[in-house]
Amino acid sequence: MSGNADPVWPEGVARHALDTVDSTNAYALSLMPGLTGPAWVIAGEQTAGRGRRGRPWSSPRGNFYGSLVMRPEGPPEMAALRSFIAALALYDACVGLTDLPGAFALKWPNDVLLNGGKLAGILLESGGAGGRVSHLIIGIGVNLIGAPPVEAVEPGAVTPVSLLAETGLRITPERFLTHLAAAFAVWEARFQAEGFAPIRAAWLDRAARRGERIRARTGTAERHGIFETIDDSGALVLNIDGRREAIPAAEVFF
Ligand SMILES: O=C(O)CCCC[C@@H]1SC[C@@H]2NC(=O)N[C@@H]21
Repeated sequence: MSGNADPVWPEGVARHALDTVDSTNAYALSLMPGLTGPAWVIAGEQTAGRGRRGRPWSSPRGNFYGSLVMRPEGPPEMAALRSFIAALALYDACVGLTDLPGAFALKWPNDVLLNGGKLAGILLESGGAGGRVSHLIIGIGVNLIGAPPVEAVEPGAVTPVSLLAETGLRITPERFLTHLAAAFAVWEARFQAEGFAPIRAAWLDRAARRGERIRARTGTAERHGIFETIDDSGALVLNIDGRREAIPAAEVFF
């Protein structure tokens, strides 16, 4: 493990630690009326954790369940790019805690892989009207000590793994949050100052299966192609029989 000291908690960011909650995303939303700046919520367990595409997120004690709630400036497309910031922050937190940069990779749109298995997922939820985003909630689940069995995930999906089983390291959710919040603040500041370009480049540097043939499922349709890049909007760009196609939302299979 890294001998470096844990990072300092970012200034101006609130921290709420709960024992049990239905969903940290739901709790984060309830903070909105009194919110004066960004706030992180973590919980020891969730009784109704939610994953992407309406799936449940199994949430036993020992793993990380956290949500960041904020009032982002700018249009919805810009708010959505925070999923890449969150993925980079997750990557940095994992590397900072393990010193194993080669073991982690990012899977489009926003999973973190460890030794090729799914370690963490991100669920973005937002609200607003008239082209304005009133709030953004970035929910993050990390399998610190345990992962669901492979039978619990959809056939063809990446196998879930835990940090403990893959590395032998036992990290507490509180310590993980300190690393994650600090890393998120760094990438968020970069995004504010320089826009999406450096975020995109850093994400691509850490991307899994770039240059390889992958499968993207969009609703009922499936596209097969070479994973070339992501574009300025964060869309997946596949080379399908020599033609480039940008896919804004999909489930990716390797
Ligand atoms: O499906 C995914 O990959 C995303 C999973 C996101 C789970 C996290 S756990 C903390 C936060 N609260 C929730 O109810 N969901 C997110």
